[in-house]
Amino acid sequence: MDQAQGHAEDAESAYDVVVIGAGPVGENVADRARAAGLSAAIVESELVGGECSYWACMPSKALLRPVIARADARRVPGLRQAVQGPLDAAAVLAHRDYYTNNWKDDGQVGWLDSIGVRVYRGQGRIDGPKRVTVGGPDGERQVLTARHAVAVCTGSRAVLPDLPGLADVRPWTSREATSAQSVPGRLAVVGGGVVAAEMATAWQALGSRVTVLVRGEGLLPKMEPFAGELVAEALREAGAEVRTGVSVTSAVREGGAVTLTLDDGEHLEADEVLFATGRAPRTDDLGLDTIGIEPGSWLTVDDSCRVEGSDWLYAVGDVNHRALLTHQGKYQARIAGAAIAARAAGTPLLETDRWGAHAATADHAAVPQVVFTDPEVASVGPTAAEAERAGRRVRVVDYDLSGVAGAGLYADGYRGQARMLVDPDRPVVVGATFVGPGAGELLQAATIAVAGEVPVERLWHAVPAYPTISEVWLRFLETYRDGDGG
Ligand SMILES: Cc1cc2nc3c(=O)[nH]c(=O)nc-3n(C[C@H](O)[C@H](O)[C@H](O)COP(=O)(O)OP(=O)(O)OC[C@H]3O[C@@H](n4cnc5c(N)ncnc54)[C@H](O)[C@@H]3O)c2cc1C
Ligand SMILES: NC(=O)c1ccc[n+]([C@@H]2O[C@H](COP(=O)([O-])OP(=O)(O)OC[C@H]3O[C@@H](n4cnc5c(N)ncnc54)[C@H](O)[C@@H]3O)[C@@H](O)[C@H]2O)c1
Repeated sequence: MDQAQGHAEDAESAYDVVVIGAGPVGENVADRARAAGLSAAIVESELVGGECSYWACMPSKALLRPVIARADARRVPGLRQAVQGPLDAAAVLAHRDYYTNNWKDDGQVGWLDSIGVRVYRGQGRIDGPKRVTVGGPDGERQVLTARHAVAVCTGSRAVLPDLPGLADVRPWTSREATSAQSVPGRLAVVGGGVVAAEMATAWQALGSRVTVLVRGEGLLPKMEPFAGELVAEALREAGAEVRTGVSVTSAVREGGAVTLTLDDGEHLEADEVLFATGRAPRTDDLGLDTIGIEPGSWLTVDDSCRVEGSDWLYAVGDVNHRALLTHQGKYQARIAGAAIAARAAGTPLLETDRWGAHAATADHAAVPQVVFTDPEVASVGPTAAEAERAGRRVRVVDYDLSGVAGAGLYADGYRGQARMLVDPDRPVVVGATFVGPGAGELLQAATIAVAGEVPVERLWHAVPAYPTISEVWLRFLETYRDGDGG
């Protein structure tokens, strides 16, 4: 539609859409805007590709893939003996480096170039309505104006607890845990969420002696309780220590080692300590004060990802705190891109109803997540406890995943558990959780059932192939029917 005016060194350039933050989400907003015929610029202060490509999804999954593959192979009779040795840690780290492109972003910059999205390097800051300044590395400043929309896609960063002297300890956050170049002898992991569970799994298998310090009752507290229980059990069997109900009260580094003091009075020594204690929005140095929004806050948006109270500002991905997951942020990006384009074209009415083209409805109803631990955890929709807290009536259908023929063939002594939640009033599936080897690949069927609001009666006709682990769907339906009295 519009041409970019001028070059990078110009004082001011105008675009239809200006995106701040070139993580997976920002890239997708720019791509969708461009696909709709709008001009788009994107501002990035670090690496194009964002946290996901360099310090989160890609490196963590590259570290975990050999761990899970070895664990799976060790459960297959006839193959077990061939995979008894330790992992080749140097090769695993090199494989991880390959997946991060050695922390270089030329490939992703090339893709943005190829689709006509202009990349600006530097810190993007909002400077009043529809204006963004870019502070370059040498102190130069450029001004970008947006004709239609500014999309904030600046993601999140790890938060550290407020412990005295913690900076001197040089703690790991998710960044170091995914990019370390050597295996620490002893690794303490503080936290019980997804990052803690995945990174404890990876580093224990790579040769560290891992101790996980969980403040609450167990691992993965946002998922069904059996998920955290099975993952903790497997971590312990792998040699890690998992301690619950314990908090760190202080940390010091002396002579190379870190000593943590715990609230039960005990001390724990480690070579490195990872704090996997949650995320904060990257909105503190974003110029939000120039438009009356509190710096450092998560940005609250409507279902088209437009910031409440604004007609030009969008916030997409982690920064809006709806679902801190790459695939869900990219989904939001597709919705936001379509909404920006429709509004730019003057479309009188957007499709913002439930499941409409301009409403990120799945954020409320069908967020899928796979935790790449051993066993894997895969979930979509609310947990039973969340449904109860929300006052929703659900029927809980549990099934021991080891009871299906495909599970036994997949792994000797298969251990796993599955749960389906049904809204009995409609009746449709509203959520599911699978824990067990290979569980991640079971999830998309559940996501389709939830997002599609497929009636349980119709699911009887979606016949799972024999002998796959997906036969758990048949067992779910039988258990549900039997619970109804047949
Ligand atoms: C260890 C770990 C593993 C994870 N694994 C998974 C996984 O397996 N699957 C999954 O779905 N999710 C995973 N996640 C979550 C996932 O990483 C995030 O949900 C995803 O990165 C969010 O994408 P985003 O584009 O919103 O933000 P980010 O990826 O954080 O990108 C934001 C970008 O904005 C840039 N930026 C910030 N402020 C400015 C500014 N003012 N000016 C210019 N640029 C700026 C940043 O440099 C960054 O490049 C993981 C997270 C962690 C920590
Ligand atoms: N495979 C995946 O999909 C994947 C992998 C990693 C991360 N992620 C996403 O990234 C986000 C961040 O993950 P995360 O694990 O860092 O955050 P999280 O919020 O999931 O977990 C943080 C945990 O740390 C605990 N905690 C907070 N402060 C603490 C303290 N001072 N001491 C002890 N414990 C403390 C919290 O109780 C919580 O259980 C999540 O939303 C997650 O979904 C996804």
